[in-house]
Amino acid sequence: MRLDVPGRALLRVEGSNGSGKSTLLRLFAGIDSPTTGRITGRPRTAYVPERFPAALPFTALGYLTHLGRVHGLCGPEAARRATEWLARFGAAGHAGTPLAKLSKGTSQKVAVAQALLAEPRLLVLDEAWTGLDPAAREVLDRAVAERIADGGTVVFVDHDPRRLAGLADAHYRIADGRLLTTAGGTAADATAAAGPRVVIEAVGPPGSAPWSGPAAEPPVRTAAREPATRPTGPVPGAAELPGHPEVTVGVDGTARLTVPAVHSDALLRALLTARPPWHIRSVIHPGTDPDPDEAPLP
Ligand SMILES: Nc1ncnc2c1ncn2[C@@H]1O[C@H](COP(=O)(O)OP(=O)(O)OP(=O)(O)O)[C@@H](O)[C@H]1O
Repeated sequence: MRLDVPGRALLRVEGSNGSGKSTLLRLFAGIDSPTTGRITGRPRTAYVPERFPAALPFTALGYLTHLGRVHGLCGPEAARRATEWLARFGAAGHAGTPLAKLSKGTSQKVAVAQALLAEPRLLVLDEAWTGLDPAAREVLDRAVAERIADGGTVVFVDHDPRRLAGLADAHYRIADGRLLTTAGGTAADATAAAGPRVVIEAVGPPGSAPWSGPAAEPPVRTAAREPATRPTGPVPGAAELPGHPEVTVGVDGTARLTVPAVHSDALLRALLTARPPWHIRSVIHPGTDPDPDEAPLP
């Protein structure tokens, strides 16, 4: 099995107690190494473990500043960000408190802050919301959105199905030692769905469509006052094309086929080798924003 982690994405990992979620996240975070298989191309990563080692001999601010330095920040910048994150989480008053004396929730705020102050490309959150008060949970929700808007990837586990509900680009479930998508597909399918998408604009001979054979309906004609292009929803049979493209057909008959980028070559081949072949007008790779700091985790 191969699992790619795309940039600018939110990935959710689910599973029952003891199924192996934390184990998978520890592999993502580089805390553990796989006994078989391999992980390559690790981006700058920060991790909030399920259990925070609260007995370390630091104050909250001292610990965060230390971790900032470990993440490569200079001392003053590490201290600045540490102070800022304590304030964002409403814990500025505990800056000088030893870790061992913090309440469970404040200790969790420190655990989350140490990961966020590094502004990682890959943020791994293992039940990071647990123990936080509602205001701090909202701060963490916003921080997750900021990481993704900045081009990063966030992988998280949480037993509350309402956590970031509807926002994940891909859902994985671990069951019986296997990693599945919650929709029942493979991890590779979900990876493709979460990654960048390509739009292919193509025109076929009148009355033909490669996904439904030569007897296909001609494109729908619309009145002049209607929009130039209107979505038709999935075209019957289009799901049989490589990458299961979403299809819209314009009034001029141009089809716009949107697929995960990993399937675009196969889809182009299918269009070009259809009988008769389709004319490709354009291939659009929207929003590709390569980051030299970032690489996929196969
Ligand atoms: N693929 C694996 N190979 C070897 N050991 C595993 C694997 N997956 C899980 N384990 C072992 O199973 C135990 C439970 O795993 P883990 O803590 O990852 O579960 P979890 O899904 O995070 O559970 P919980 O929801 O209770 O936090 C651990 O001792 C772990 O070492």
